[in-house]
Amino acid sequence: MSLEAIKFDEKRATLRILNQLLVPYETQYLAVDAIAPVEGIDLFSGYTAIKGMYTRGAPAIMLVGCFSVVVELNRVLNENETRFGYDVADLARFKSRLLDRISVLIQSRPTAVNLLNGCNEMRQIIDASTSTTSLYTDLLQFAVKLYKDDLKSNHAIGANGVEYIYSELEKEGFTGEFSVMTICNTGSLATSGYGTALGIIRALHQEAQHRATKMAHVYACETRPYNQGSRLTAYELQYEKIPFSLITDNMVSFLVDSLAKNKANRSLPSAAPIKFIIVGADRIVKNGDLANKIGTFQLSLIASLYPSIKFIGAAPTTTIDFTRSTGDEIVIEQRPKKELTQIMGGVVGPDGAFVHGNNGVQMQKISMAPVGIDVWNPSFDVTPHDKIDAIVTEKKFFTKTNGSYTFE
Ligand SMILES: CSC[C@H]1O[C@H](OP(=O)(O)O)[C@H](O)[C@@H]1O
Repeated sequence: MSLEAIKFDEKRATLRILNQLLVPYETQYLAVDAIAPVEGIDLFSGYTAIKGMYTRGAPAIMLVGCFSVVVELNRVLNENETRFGYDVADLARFKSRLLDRISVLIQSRPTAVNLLNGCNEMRQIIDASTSTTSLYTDLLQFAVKLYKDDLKSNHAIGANGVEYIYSELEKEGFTGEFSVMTICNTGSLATSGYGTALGIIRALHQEAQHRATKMAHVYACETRPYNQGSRLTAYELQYEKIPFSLITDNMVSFLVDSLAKNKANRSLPSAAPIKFIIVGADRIVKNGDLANKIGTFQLSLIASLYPSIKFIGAAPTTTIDFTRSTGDEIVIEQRPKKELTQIMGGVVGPDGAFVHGNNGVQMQKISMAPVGIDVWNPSFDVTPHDKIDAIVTEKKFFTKTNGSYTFE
């Protein structure tokens, strides 16, 4: 069974999300009660879950956002919640309040486009609805389908990624064992399950059972400043028993070079050279420029220096933004300074094991920098399409024709 970040109960229309701020120290699920905060009411909303990084990963953000719409509507329409400011007696006013709430939700994480794409489809359903009952039922069905489709997409991305990778290996005449590298977390926790870039890695691991040419090792970048690589990807890879090593983001060139030159004196975890760098995406625009977690762009630059390494972006088509032409048009989210200067983790005892308190592993926040300093903290960067060898979606793997990507 793979890890579940999102638990939606279709019958009761309730949503619980894994608190990813506590992973891997603790497994805590939080109930989401509404779309966005409402003044004077103590509730945990989809907006807060997304903005506060309790839920992260572009597809997971979309799903939690869309489910939170259904949860709020269920509370208003079926449980007589009156404090959310809806006029249930007037359809036009009801719709207008709902659209306002969705507009707030969309602001929670600006770079990832999946939530916007999902909300735009919800807006169309709302526009077309002729009663609050049909509006609710249609949005519920839509959100459930979105979740199921995302899971199917991830498995298809895995299969299409494997197809691309083996076609490249065959073209090159490469045989034997190889390694791959990834950044951030793009697995079960960032999606409905299975994952995008990490889905391809999962599929490669399965493929390794019956192939002589196979993935032998994964290098996971820790992904500063928020460490989704060391906290989440390392957790998923360990859980799935996929051989891997964690590296810091600034070890990449030395590692790639050491493996390419087979430097036996560098205590390398595996002799298998890196053949593929596989990353997720938060937004891919029409020309193939790809926004992903900060640090992705430099991986593509390093890959471009080694003809034997292919750089792959993996994402469902819900991550494609057909309204923007180039990466220059992507808004890059700036995150709070404290995400770079402070870190929270589990307390470790003298024996190297986590110290447990009454509520699981004891957690502590520490500062790693002087207090009050200036910080630049863009959460994402943009990798230009010319540095990307393939973009894998659930439909197929796309490669460039005359230097350009065409998705439609
Ligand atoms: C399949 S997840 C896509 C994407 O989400 C991550 O961002 P964040 O952890 O800030 O939500 C990361 O950039 C992943 O590649």
